[in-house]
Amino acid sequence: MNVLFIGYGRMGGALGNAWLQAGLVNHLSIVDPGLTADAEQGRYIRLEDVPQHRAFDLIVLAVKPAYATAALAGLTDHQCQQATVVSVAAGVTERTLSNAVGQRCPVVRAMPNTPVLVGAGCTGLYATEHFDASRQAVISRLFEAVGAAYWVSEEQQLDAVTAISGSGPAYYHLFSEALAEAGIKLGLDPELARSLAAQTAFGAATLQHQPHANFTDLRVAVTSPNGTTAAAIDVFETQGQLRALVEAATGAAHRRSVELSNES
Ligand SMILES: NC(=O)C1=CN([C@@H]2O[C@H](COP(=O)(O)OP(=O)(O)OC[C@H]3O[C@@H](n4cnc5c(N)ncnc54)[C@H](OP(=O)(O)O)[C@@H]3O)[C@@H](O)[C@H]2O)C=CC1
Ligand SMILES: O=C(O)[C@@H]1CCC=N1
Repeated sequence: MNVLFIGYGRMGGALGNAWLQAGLVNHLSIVDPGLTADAEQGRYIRLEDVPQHRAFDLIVLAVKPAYATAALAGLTDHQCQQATVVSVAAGVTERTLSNAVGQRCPVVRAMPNTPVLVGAGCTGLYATEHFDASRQAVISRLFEAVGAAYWVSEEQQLDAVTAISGSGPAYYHLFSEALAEAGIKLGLDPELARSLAAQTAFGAATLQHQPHANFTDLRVAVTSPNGTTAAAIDVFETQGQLRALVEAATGAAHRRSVELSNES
């Protein structure tokens, strides 16, 4: 597969490197002003520098949402004639993207997350109902190579996917930061506190990932009556505080995703 990346930062780079390593991509071209240009290696500073007659099977848009439409503007007919455009830009709608490519090729929106870096990503995918089934299978295969992939039938659902799994790794990292800091305050060496937080997150996530795992059962299994966990959970759950906080935080992420869609 002949692939062009427009934007090769954290997300673009993670996907491109993983697909290359998995042998899913034969030839990778990259446009990113932050890279050193080397046409031999398929690296370009500007889209205008990419050979105009090269046809791509896949064009991945991975720039910040504010730059998304402008970044697609210079694509030539040859470059997009057989391509599927996959955009990971949060909140930039399928219609905006299709207009930006002049309706010359189908557009898929993807909302991956940073664990794609370690093959444990989670990606929400959306395309219009007219999207070709064989192309859909190719896109599924690409994102399944870096974790789990789920298609949603309504574009608006991507705002919720963004609020839960797109931004979600940051929530877990924030909790680990807080847990490690609490460990230090309880007298642990900082490195040990960090290791305990990370290994506990890994172990809990592995348990949650088992087939048919039930989050409540897993929590109850740790919680002895009148024991230490119950003492902590009582604090987290006082007047539903934790759930209210999570609902408010994910609501804010969701609202921001909708705002970005309205701005795009
Ligand atoms: N990080 C995440 O967890 C996730 C990010 N996303 C989405 O991925 C997109 C990229 O985010 P992320 O990778 O974190 O951001 P980065 O800033 O790491 O990467 C964006 C890259 O695009 C480059 N760039 C800017 N303008 C252009 C252009 N016109 N043509 C080509 N390249 C350009 C930037 O270069 P320079 O820095 O020099 O401007 C940068 O290297 C965003 O739209 C975001 O919503 C989606 C899911 C998760
Ligand atoms: O924070 C953001 O806007 C992007 C989208 C999801 C994760 N990072």
